[in-house]
Amino acid sequence: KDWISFSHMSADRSIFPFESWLSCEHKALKLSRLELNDDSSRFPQGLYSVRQTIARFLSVARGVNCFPEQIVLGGSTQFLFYILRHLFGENTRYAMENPGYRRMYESLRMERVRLDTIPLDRKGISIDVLKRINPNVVYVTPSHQFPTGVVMPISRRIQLLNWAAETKDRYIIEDDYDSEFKYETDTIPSLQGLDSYGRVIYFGTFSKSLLPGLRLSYMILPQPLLKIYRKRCGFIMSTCNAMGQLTLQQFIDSGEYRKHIRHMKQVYINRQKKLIYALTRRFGSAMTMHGANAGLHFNAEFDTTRSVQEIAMRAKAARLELYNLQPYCLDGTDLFSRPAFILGFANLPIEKIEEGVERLYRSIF
Ligand SMILES: Cc1ncc(COP(=O)(O)O)c(CN[C@H](CF)CCC(=O)O)c1O
Repeated sequence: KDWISFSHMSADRSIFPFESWLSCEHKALKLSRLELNDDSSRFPQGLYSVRQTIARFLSVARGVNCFPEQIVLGGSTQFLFYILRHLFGENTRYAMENPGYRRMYESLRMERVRLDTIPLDRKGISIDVLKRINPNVVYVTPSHQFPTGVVMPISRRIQLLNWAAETKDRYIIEDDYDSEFKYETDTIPSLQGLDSYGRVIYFGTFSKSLLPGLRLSYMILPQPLLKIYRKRCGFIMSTCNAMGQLTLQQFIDSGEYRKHIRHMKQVYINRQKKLIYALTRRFGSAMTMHGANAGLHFNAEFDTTRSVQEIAMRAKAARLELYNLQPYCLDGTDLFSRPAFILGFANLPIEKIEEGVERLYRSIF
């Protein structure tokens, strides 16, 4: 029998519009030979015309307000973070959500900076603990907290912005990953769009809404940090290839991107509904779900005597790709009282939902 995947890490190839991507690539090759060939293709921040397109798109889709000059394109979110880190002083103190994005946590640890983790409550990062720890820079994922899926309400966003504005050298890194997919709540404006003190550094990526392999991520620097960036990092050449940038630009400017997002949302809302229905019918009250009102995954905790390790082993034996939440509990804390798993549906065809839920059930009970 073939594998069934609850992975949160992949996008669904079957609905990616390869044909229109290909025609955008042809157009880019035909129209942008100049950009591809001369020095501008290696500019540290990425091609200007591509940054204009992204800035325009973000202002409509996320209420982000920025000039193209503030955007820095990069080959991965982590790489951009390494750059950002060098804009701050040596003894800057960092903090991030826990459970949280382990790759960011490891990136920070590798830089040997002062790093604290901050627990979540049902509105997202805990403001009380944030005030007690009092870092300079805090990393949050407000659109769809990674990995718990909490959507940070507007009230908590305002509290966070007020905290940052209280004193100088305080910044918020807003990782707006997964923000394209909102289901119940309509799109809440980004922190960056609400920020009137220039304290939010906005991170975005095309890994979820397009293809992880495109390796095109970006950060938006507030003016004061942009000046420091140009002084300290202006010599670092761009790390994302111009061909990918120019194809993306065609894809967005032609309206194909907006069409693709709309189509993905319909497909995913439908899949998520069917998956939740099948899970609820099979597990009933033995399962508690969290974070299902946005994004391409949610979490579920199960009332079972089996250990996470045992369940993971059985799932593998049943050819079920399943990730549990322990790796995202940073600082070695185990924040889940019962076995908790990420249930991603970006790569779970409708016709495999029943069988997938059945394999999950047999792995857990
Ligand atoms: C919170 C968060 N912010 C950004 C990215 C995007 O990074 P990049 O492709 O380099 O732009 C991810 C990517 N998440 C991966 C797939 F979902 C890996 C998940 C895992 O590490 O478990 C992410 O979780």
